[in-house]
Amino acid sequence: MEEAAVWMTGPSAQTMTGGGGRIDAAIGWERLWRPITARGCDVGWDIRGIGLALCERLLDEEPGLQLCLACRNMCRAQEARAALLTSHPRAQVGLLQLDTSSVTSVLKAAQEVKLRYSQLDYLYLNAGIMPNPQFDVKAFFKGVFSSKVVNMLATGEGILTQKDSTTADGMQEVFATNLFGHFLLVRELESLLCQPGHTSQVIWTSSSNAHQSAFSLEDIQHQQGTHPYSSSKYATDLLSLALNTHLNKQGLYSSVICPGFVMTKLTYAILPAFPDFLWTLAMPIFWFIRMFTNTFTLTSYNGAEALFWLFKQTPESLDAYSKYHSLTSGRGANHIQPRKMDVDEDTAEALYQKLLELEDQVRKKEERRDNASLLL
Ligand SMILES: NC(=O)C1=CN([C@@H]2O[C@H](COP(=O)(O)OP(=O)(O)OC[C@H]3O[C@@H](n4cnc5c(N)ncnc54)[C@H](OP(=O)(O)O)[C@@H]3O)[C@@H](O)[C@H]2O)C=CC1
Ligand SMILES: CC(C)=CCC[C@@H](C)[C@H]1CC[C@H]2C3=C(CC[C@]12C)[C@@]1(C)CCC(=O)C[C@@H]1CC3
Repeated sequence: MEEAAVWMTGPSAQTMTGGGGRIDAAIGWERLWRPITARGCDVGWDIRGIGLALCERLLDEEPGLQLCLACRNMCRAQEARAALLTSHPRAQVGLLQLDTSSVTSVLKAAQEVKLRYSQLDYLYLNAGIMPNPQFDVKAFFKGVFSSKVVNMLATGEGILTQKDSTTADGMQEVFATNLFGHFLLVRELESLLCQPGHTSQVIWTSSSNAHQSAFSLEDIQHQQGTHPYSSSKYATDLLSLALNTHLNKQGLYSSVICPGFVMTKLTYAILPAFPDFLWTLAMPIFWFIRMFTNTFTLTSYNGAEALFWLFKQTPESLDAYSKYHSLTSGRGANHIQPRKMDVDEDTAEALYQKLLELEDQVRKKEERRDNASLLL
């Protein structure tokens, strides 16, 4: 058994098909897109997600680091691994199949991790979705000419809604993917994270879009509303606080970060009708906006700044009530800013208890399913 330094969900290379030669114009402009050199599963253009950018930064810092990438799509996972090994031949990069929206997959992946490793130092919980985003163009232009413009551009508040769906386990998909799957994983891996005389870090990719107004303890899965993403990210902030309350004494420290606004598969989907050349034309506008709000980090490299920074901190020095923001100045310099979160211990504890109840229910369901398949 090995000691894994870093374990990460959702770091695969993203591929965007189509686009033709026009995307070429963006190459070199902060390296938003890169052509896929070793053609693998998809043919198209590679846009790195924040997770993969973090892996590269971690390996730049410690080339011999032991990484394990947990991805739902093994084809993309292999592409990500190949890219990492090309730039860092000494790296040890393991792969694991994991779909955070599926209880069975999470339990199976956790079992596999427990077989492979005896201890985890870092667990990055980065997988996230924002399905069927609806961009309110009218509200956007109204916001641009109001005093709320900076807040709107920094958080996306008031201009985005999503249409959620249900998973095979009967849960809301955004809740299951962004929050519950990760929660179950932490619970399953507690024994590897909480080792005597050892500290570990659990690091969540949250968002500035985490709004208290989108979240309700009566509807933690956000079945009723139209802001499931925002609700799941606010729940992430609460859960991180609760994990600290319950597990700090056992050596587990949880933190949340916000990567800022980064151009990735997730954000491109917000304006799918936008042709590639318009995104390219929008870049100077984004750089201009960056002069007024340093939350426009734009590249995955910049967005990963806070995740990377946390890797170098002693866990005991971190503040459980702060979210660590990646920020990029108008001149392109990166820095970190801790900002107090809008969370309280009672709500965090109430959510934690509800998640434990749900965990109990899904485990019983899994047991019944396993028993039924044994009988067959
Ligand atoms: N981009 C931005 O501006 C911001 C992003 N964030 C957060 O950053 C994180 C990373 O997003 P980003 O890099 O932007 O977007 P990407 O879409 O590029 O990355 C998301 C990653 O999550 C993985 N993923 C999605 N669903 C699942 C699942 N069910 N099981 C396992 N993995 C899954 C994706 O895998 P696959 O390759 O299979 O699709 C992908 O690797 C997310 O949590 C997002 O909410 C927060 C604030 C702003
Ligand atoms: C000129 C032009 C095309 C403007 C449109 C800009 C918007 C698409 C972005 C402005 C702020 C962005 C933002 C997000 C998505 C895209 C914007 C609304 C997020 C909501 C994406 C997911 C997050 O977690 C937080 C981001 C905050 C900022």
